[in-house]
Amino acid sequence: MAEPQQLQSRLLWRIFNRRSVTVAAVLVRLLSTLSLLFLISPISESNHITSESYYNGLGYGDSDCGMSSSSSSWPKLLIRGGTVVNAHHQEVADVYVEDGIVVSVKPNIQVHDDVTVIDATGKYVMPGGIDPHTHLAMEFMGTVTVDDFFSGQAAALAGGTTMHIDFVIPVNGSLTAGFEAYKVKAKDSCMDYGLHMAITKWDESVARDMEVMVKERGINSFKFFLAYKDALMISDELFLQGLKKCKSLGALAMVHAENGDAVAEGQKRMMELGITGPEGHALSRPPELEGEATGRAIHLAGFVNTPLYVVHVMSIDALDEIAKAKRSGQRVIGEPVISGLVLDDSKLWDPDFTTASMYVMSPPLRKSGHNRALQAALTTGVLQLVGTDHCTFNSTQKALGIDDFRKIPNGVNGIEERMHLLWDSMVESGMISVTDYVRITSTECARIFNIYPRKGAILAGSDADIIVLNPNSTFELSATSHHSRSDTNVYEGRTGKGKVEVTIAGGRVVWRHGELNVVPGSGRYIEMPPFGHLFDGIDKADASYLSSLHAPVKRGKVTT
Ligand SMILES: NC(=O)NCCC(=O)O
Ligand SMILES: [Zn+2]
Repeated sequence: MAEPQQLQSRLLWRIFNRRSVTVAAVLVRLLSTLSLLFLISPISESNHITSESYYNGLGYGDSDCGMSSSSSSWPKLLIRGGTVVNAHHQEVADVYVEDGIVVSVKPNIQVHDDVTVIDATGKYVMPGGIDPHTHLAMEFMGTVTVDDFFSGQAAALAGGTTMHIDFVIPVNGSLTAGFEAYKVKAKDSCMDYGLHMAITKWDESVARDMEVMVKERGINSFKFFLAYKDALMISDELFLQGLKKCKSLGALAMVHAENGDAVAEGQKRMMELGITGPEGHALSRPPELEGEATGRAIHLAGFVNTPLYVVHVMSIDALDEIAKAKRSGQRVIGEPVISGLVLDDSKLWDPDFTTASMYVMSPPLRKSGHNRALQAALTTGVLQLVGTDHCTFNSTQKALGIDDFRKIPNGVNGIEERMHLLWDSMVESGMISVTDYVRITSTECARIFNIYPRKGAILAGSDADIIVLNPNSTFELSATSHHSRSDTNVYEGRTGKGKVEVTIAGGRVVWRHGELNVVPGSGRYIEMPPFGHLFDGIDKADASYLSSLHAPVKRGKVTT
């Protein structure tokens, strides 16, 4: 039978999922306060939901950069008899976890009765997924995404993802104000998260703040938008300044690569043709515009000699630019997202606006064929990891663009579905191995953002972020059963093989038997240090560039 506090958290989940976060949060905080005051909150070995963790999450305990950081009693866990998979190796073994950390990975670990045992015989035990690209509680296109740091993360945990990296959007161009705002947004986190930061304007204060973010706030990546004209877009001139600054700080430059000027022209053209519906979105920003901007961004990063991370690669056009750069030895990472891998643009032509508008995202979903090419690029290593760009709006928000596709808030769901869809479409189909799956869903992200092997591995000393996947079980995706607050799901009705049966996040069992057991405030902010492995050797390449110049040429005085 469930402990009283486990019941409290299930109740919590249900309340939160009914889209009344504020009221519920106040209620639960009140409950926690009362139970502390009257000391009626027994803390048993197996009971991980404590008022203490609750309070730490609210900023009363240890904290990194003022972000939430909880520490309380963890259960001791043994995951027995599964196939433990890391990116480099797989073996049948037990995994023993204490205090939220993996203590030991080896066969036949013997434990005492106080340890919770999870039988994983015949199943895969893998590092929890890390989603490198999400937008929770984001203000965008005149509205706010429906999933916040609590509901989005709860959905992620139910789907086997145990960490995500979200994008701080500056407030009026101010990075500090943006960071502070995200501190508040993230206070109810129920799983670990990191932050990238968008750069939406350029001046001396932005350059100074980038330094503060990297040196004091745990941010090691900055995103530049070459699209969203008159909103987030920056010019090539500013992009170059940003690339230089990133390089000097050891921070990874990220780019949203679409030609924003040409997109604006394409949108005008569609409106003039009377194409005002969701299909106009895809028609106004064809793959060529993504290819052009991807190539341009790569060339500018090459000119500065700094690594580049291209977010949401959606087309063969962009893929070809990345492949070409890689062939020439340039350090470019391409991130496809799950929607681009398994969907195509056909639904944008659906006669029902609600259905069609669900699929509006940028860069847009492409014609069938692009998705297969992106999957193949993951198989061959041209693309290295998979994100979601989870950015959810419900159907009433999408209806803001009922008469004009330019006003449909851009974004689709995926944080809960990524792990299942990738397993089914790529492992189950034989395109990649199980170790590759771990690499592209978790390890590669941890390595790129410099948090490996704390994250992205099941090794002694790693955080106990672990999933148990049953390859013989099946899943079905639907808005009626998902944990996102969105009233729609772009994967509605999809079924497949391979089911995440258990999710352990930070050493706590948060998803088992189809039930979520999550606590607002238990998620930690994970600082990501600069100068990750992508920066190794950059100084040497700079030195050889300088010596290749054979300049300045020393010339004698010109005599007249
Ligand atoms: N991708 C999308 O459509 N929405 C989120 C914002 C972005 O990443 O461009
Ligand atoms: Zn995005």
